[in-house]
Amino acid sequence: MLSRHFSAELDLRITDSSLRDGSHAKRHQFTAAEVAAVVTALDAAGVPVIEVTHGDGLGGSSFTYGLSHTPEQELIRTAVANATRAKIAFLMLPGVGVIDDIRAAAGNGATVCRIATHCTEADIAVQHFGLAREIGLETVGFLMMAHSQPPADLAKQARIMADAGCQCVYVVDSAGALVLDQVSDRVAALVAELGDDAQVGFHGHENLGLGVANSVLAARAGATQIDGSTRRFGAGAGNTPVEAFVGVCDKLGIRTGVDFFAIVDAAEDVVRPAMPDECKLDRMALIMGYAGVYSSFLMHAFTLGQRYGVSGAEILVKAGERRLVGGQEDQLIDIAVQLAQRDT
Ligand SMILES: CC[C@H](O)CC(=O)C(=O)O
Ligand SMILES: [Mn+2]
Repeated sequence: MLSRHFSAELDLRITDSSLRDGSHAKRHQFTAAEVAAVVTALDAAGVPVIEVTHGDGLGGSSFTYGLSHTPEQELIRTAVANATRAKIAFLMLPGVGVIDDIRAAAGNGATVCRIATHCTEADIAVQHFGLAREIGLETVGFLMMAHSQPPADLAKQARIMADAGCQCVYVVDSAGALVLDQVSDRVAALVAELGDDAQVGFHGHENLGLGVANSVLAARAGATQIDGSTRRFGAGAGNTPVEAFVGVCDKLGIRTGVDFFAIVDAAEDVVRPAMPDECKLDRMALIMGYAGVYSSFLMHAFTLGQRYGVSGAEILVKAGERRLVGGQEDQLIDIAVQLAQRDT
């Protein structure tokens, strides 16, 4: 079992998600050469865990979520081949990917298995944690859209994951909607519930500009694993920028093991060239944070807005009103059609 605290040398462990959450912003078009370059730079900077998968996890390459340029198992193999000390992680959403995808990722050398569910549905991940532990993988659980449930309810879901073999349960602010104390309250509730049974993590998005501040508060509330993406390369306005978070942690005396100057160079010289654009805190991203909308809906809403001649921002507002969760991407089409009909 992982102890609740990380190690004598580190106060917390950073996982870089730019090669998975950033896949949304890149419409899943990563090449093996880009993955090799990014992994090499992050690994050299001391990032301890690097996540590589289609944005929607294993099996995500599809018409619904967006077809990948390169098969994700090939990207995982490439990442493993280029990491000298970083662990390679993968994400999977039960139902999007299947159990055999986990076996394949493990066979390709990934060692951290992250299973994501909507934050009221932890029970659908039970067999996945069981298998992952059985085949020797480290396990992480993602409770997505964590802003939508109160701390006590999230803690009960975290207990389901931990009892199934999950070694670290994340509060996942998929919409970038959580504000300061709302992060601390949720992380503290999970820490109190899980005790020494599992660690607690936090995954932030920048849609209200709070990724770094929220992550510091998560750490202060007892989270020992924190996600970020170098250069904020993630869905919506992106994730907590790893380089800024590392700098802030240095100043606060929180030990991450990542070299600030090396990660700043990696952000500018290696990650930015792999990005189609900066991840911006613009109208659509802000609406997602404000209205509590899943960050990975951004590109879908943008494309549908153009296709149906309606406002992508309005699609997102309606998605917030419907309280849509991940996996309900097809309802964005329904919203776009309704808006187009209203406007004719
Ligand atoms: C589609 C999975 C999703 O992007 C996971 C995640 O990073 C989040 O919920 O923020
Ligand atoms: Mn995310």
